[in-house]
Amino acid sequence: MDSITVLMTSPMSDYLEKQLKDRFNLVKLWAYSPKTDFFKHNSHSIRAVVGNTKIGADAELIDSLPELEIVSSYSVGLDKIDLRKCQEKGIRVTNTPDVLTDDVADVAMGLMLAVTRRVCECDRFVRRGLWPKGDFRLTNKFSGMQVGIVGLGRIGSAIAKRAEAFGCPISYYSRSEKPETNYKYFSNIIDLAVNCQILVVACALTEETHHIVNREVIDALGPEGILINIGRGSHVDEPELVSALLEGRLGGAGLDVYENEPEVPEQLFGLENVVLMPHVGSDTVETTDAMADLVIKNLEAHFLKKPLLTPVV
Ligand SMILES: O=CC(=O)O
Repeated sequence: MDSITVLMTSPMSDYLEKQLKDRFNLVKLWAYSPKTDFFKHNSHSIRAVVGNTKIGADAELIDSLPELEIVSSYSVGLDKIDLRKCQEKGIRVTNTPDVLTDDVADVAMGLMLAVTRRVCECDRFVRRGLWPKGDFRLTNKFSGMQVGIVGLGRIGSAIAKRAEAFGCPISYYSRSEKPETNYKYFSNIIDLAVNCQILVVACALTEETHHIVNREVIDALGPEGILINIGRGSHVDEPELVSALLEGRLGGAGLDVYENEPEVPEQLFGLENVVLMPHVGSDTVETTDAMADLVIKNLEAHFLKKPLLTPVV
């Protein structure tokens, strides 16, 4: 397949890059500056795009690649791909579901424990040599806390299963009730926020879920409530989140994602009730290799005219 040109939109994993290079004619978008040079030399040869959570395939990129057949995303989230345009143009789209579910759910649990038990603050306390001057203050018990999940898909369900093992009553909000679970369903996110202590955002980012956590939801969660976001930054109205935390209208937050990554609102840096991670939910050696393998298998299947493993479009 080395006559097939594949475009990688940004650096992802060395392993993926090597696997792509071994099989295809690999072109790296970030190697070209200015980008016009790239389009001048390559636009008519590219048949596949490998994008990720930073740069996917927007309308402009898709329109500039007349021979594009497939977008194989190195992510489960599809918010950086213009799916409608792909559909219109008959361009196939794949993503990397399932292989990253455990890691992302593990990070959600880590954030819940870190915020309630103040793990990062405790670590800073010890490193600063403060312990000999007095014990750390009391924290809050996580086991048994009411956990509300926004989006009970693969990742939301994996979080629910883990939190259940901590004795946490689980409730959820999603577009429709899931008859296969006994978790309490709320058809309205405000009601979910009123009825839980920790609200976890685990749904896909779409036009409908953009800023699904707004001021009303944050106020419903309240000054004792905790927000965990392992979805996308734009699920949350970030300035509202920041002001709620600064004003004490929200009890705490554990965030792996932000509205303008890699920018993180600096006002959060001084808050001890906030735990910040740099969008690393699926970033383990094991999982990133599995994601890369899935990207490759989807591309190979497409060019061998076999069924795609994880088709979206
Ligand atoms: O955020 C990670 C992903 O969408 O895979």
